[in-house]
Amino acid sequence: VEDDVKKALIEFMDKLSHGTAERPSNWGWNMTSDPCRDKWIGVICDDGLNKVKRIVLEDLNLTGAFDANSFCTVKSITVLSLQRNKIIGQIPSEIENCQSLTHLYLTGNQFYGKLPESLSMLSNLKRLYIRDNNFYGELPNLPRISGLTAFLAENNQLSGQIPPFDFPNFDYFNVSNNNFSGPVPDVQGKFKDTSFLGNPYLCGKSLPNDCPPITTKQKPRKSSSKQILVYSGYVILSLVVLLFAIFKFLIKKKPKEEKKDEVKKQNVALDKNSTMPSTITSSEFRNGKSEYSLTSIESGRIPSLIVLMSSMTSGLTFEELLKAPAELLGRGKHGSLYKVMLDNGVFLAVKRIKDWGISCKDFDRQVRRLDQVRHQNVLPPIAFYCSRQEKLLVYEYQQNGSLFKLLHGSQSGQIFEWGSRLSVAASIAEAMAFMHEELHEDGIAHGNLKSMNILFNKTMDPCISEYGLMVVENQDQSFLSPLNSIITQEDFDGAPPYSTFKVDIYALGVILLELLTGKLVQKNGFDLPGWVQSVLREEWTVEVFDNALISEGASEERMVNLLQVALKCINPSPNERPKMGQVFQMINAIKEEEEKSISFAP
Ligand SMILES: Nc1ncnc2c1ncn2[C@@H]1O[C@H](COP(=O)(O)OP(=O)(O)OP(=O)(O)O)[C@@H](O)[C@H]1O
Repeated sequence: VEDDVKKALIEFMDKLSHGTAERPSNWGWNMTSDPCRDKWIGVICDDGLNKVKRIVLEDLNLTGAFDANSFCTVKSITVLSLQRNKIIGQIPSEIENCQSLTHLYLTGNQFYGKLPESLSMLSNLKRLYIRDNNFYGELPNLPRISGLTAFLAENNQLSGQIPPFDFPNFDYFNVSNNNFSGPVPDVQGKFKDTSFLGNPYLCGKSLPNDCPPITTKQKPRKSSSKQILVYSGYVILSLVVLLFAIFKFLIKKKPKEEKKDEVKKQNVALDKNSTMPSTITSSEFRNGKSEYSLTSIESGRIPSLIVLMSSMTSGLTFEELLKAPAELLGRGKHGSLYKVMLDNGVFLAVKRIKDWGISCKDFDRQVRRLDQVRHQNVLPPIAFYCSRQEKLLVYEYQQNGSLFKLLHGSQSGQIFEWGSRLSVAASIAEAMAFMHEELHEDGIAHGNLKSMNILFNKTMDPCISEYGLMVVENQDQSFLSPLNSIITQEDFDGAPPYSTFKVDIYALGVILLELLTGKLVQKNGFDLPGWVQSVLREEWTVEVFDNALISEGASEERMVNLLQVALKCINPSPNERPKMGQVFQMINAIKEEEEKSISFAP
């Protein structure tokens, strides 16, 4: 076997076994022996012992990364199996150069990230097994590979729609236990629903979720618990509407005199343009148009549902929103959040805001202002609704979870390395600095910044959600939970909403602490900023850092630098805290240092 092939293979093995206990000498894989004649472990050659044909390195406890750059220079290899090791990292995009590969088996490792688009350029690939890893995001255009006959991808976090593979050609296909959404493709009778189970947002005949549109009056069926959950959201929303209808009906029934007084009183208290949705009755149609549809914009009144970004929700009405299947995602201090699926397969996150004493006029003004100030790392509202009893904010549903989930979720073993943490911190700080700058005059801060409100979009970039939901104005300071134990009275000195900008800085400091320590902000009496400060007082700085960061070999100096930024942000005295722009500059400088150190690394 030629020297350059040996060299490439050894480089590939060096990266693969990086961090693994010392390689036994009987493995071979060195320049003084021959891969075929000396039978390197895992190497299978042609009969003439001149060409390496297959690499099968299974169950060897390999803990390094897959160096496709070196590996793919060996053009004779058709099979690569690295199953059941502990290989980490992404599939590099250089995999595209492995044009001879027919079988790629990566099952049972710790690969993560998106499958590179270049994987779909492997035109000779027949079998691709990526089960039991941490891959996420949408699939590349794999159906482009015409000879593909097997795809096993169970137990990852892959999302988006399942593309239309050439199922009749397939022997094996399984994508169960992922986050795929939308309809199950037509498998032409080839595969059972077991190939698709465990994808909560996937819909299809034999799955727990039926696909929309839902036909009118269906016979009552036995509901699965999943369906009960989905429809409970719908029932709750409908109940609110029904209650209001009854309320309205009762008001109409009051004697005229009393009604006049009532109207007078209400005119003082109410926003005169605001209306309340109800089941549509004839009195609620003016000039043949529903007051609750977008067409009412023409009438000059504030319509029920105002769509800001029509590309996603073209023609969406309030009734459609109510009718759509909804799943309750959470009930927070500010209200409830529902995941809603529209007929066109688009998923929305609808926030029903609780107890916000802002008038519809101000709410309208605030949301429209937020819509004008766009930053790529801030999730814009795409529609909103306001009545006296109800305020809704509609966002695009982000399927890749939150920073909170990534740091503390059940997907243990999911790698979130130092470089990525630093980049997330810099992106959030940059976006917050931009928003603070643009919205300072309007007095609109975030008001509820926390790792649960940092969502990952399709490209896994962090996006800040719920910017501007400053329910602080109702003076309910408990909204700061889980920060309330450490926010001082001084935070509320000076007129809100300006103090909220300082609260945002504090909140960003807490997020930095979460990134550095990997610990929850509060749990069973534990409070993160207090704990960090007590450890620092004992001068055990390194003790605060997440073990995963230490074992990864993250730079202690840069972790300490970021910790210092965090401490400045959580200064008990709000006026001593840096401005968001300064916080961004400091974090960015650390990030640049990190990048420089990587590019100069040997
Ligand atoms: N647009 C979205 N897409 C996907 N998930 C979301 C979206 N917005 C929020 N979530 C997630 O839904 C869950 C519930 O969110 P919710 O806003 O109700 O919680 P919360 O922030 O604790 O509430 P509150 O802001 O009222 O205190 C959280 O895990 C959050 O990460």
